[in-house]
Amino acid sequence: SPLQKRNGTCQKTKVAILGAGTAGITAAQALSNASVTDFLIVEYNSVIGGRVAHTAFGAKNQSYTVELGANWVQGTFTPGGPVNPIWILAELSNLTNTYSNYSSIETFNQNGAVDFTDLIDDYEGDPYSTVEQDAGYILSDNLQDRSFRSGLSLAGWKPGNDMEAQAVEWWEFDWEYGQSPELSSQEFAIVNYNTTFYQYSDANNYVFDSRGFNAFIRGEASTFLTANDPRLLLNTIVTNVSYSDKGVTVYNKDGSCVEADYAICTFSLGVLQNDAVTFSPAFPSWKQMGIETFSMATYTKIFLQFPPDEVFWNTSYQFFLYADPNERGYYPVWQSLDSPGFLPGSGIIFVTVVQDQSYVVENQDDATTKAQVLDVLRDMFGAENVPEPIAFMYPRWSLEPWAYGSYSNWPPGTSLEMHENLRANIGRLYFAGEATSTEYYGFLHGAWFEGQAVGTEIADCLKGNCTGEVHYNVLHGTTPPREYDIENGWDVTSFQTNGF
Ligand SMILES: Cc1cc2nc3c(=O)[nH]c(=O)nc-3n(C[C@H](O)[C@H](O)[C@H](O)COP(=O)(O)OP(=O)(O)OC[C@H]3O[C@@H](n4cnc5c(N)ncnc54)[C@H](O)[C@@H]3O)c2cc1C
Repeated sequence: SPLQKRNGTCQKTKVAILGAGTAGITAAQALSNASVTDFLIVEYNSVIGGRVAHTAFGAKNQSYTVELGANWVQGTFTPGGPVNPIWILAELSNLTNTYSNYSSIETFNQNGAVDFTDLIDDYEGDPYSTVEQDAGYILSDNLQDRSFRSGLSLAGWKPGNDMEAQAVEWWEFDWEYGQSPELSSQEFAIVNYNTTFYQYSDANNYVFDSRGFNAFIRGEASTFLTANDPRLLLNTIVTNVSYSDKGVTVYNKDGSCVEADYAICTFSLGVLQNDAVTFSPAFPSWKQMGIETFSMATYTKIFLQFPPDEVFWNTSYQFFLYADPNERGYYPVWQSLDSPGFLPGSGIIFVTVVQDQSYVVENQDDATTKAQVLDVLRDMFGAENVPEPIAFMYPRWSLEPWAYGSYSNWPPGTSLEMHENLRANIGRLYFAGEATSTEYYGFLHGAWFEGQAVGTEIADCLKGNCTGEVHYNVLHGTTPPREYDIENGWDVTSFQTNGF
């Protein structure tokens, strides 16, 4: 076979790390810390960072660095409490950032500014705390999980066709999870929120550094990789991974290959779901089920720059929430970068869509999207006030062959055991990344913790202490509370009050 033919020329290493995003670089660091220096990192792109990616944006001589992917350190620290590892790295790299003030928000419908911020208070009051409490019972009493939508309805939050309430719900939920309450687990959405924001703090700090947010990953890498380190293979696209109990061989598009004792696959859930890389042998059914059960959300930021002297929004606000009369989630959340503490004078504002609207936007051309967002802005701020933008741009995450989406989410009714099947190793092939994080899925710190854990585990394996990770051939509908342990990726209790 062609695979065997190339076999003779493979580069040999102890550990092949597939992907140089947060999880891959952190796994390499964990190996280095354990004195394992014989590894190779294989990366599709020409730079490290993965889904922490930036670009220059703006008209000639008015260009700024904007983040296409991750933008916030979410949950920073509470004095005396645990510190988010991403916050530590952001501080080490001196990343420029500002606290996002979610109360700094002005609300709009198709007729312009109209104050419906009271609905935000309504959502955050009784309904949300009931959903939270019920999620706790689902977990501790081993009950069946359900959709976040059912949880909200049971708690009395029923926006129905009140489009302003729908917009508020989108701001509270979809904007974070990248998917609707219908598509999300009540139990694990609450776990995900609590372990981040109640453990560290409720702060979201927005990073807008001219070097790019991924300077923190480059900073981390520089502690164990030299400039042009031969162990980092950039611009190298993995096409096949052949694995067994004895080792792993990685085949690349350029015909090169890597033969390793162990491999750590950090490809996104989207990459795994889209069969962008083939695995030999095909995954056992427990693993394939784990991969297909979880979902990959898409989150698209659409950037506009206006002539700085013609900025028409009130720059004392950070956020503008738009309730479209017909379509929930239609260009709903706008963020001003031309605001104090961010990039005053930049003329930049951006709007976010997720999921179905992301698919539409990412499949249509820039001109169509630009016309749509300008229509919305003109409804919000008055047609006469909104000039033509001088720059316009957005990434297309659902179409990126090295990501196929933005970050993972848990659908209703799945279980910790099912997630463990997504997470667990098969023979000498291990998995790490945002999606394998049980509690911090979707977050940078989730990717960091998973990289750290698997790197450490493989270093132990190389020293002869190999236990492997559990998986479940037979799944039970729910997961008994006693299994919420480190073996199943459960590091901290989700019942916390630290950050508040
Ligand atoms: C739009 C957006 C907004 C986000 N906002 C936030 C936020 O504000 N805060 C937050 O904490 N998190 C946020 N996230 C999530 C965060 O970016 C991810 O959790 C994290 O970056 C994932 O890291 P990872 O190492 O698991 O995966 P990745 O960063 O995807 O790393 C995997 C690497 O594998 C490489 N790869 C893929 N396929 C191949 C192949 N065939 N061959 C070789 N290499 C390959 C990729 O190029 C990539 O570098 C956001 C993500 C997106 C996309």
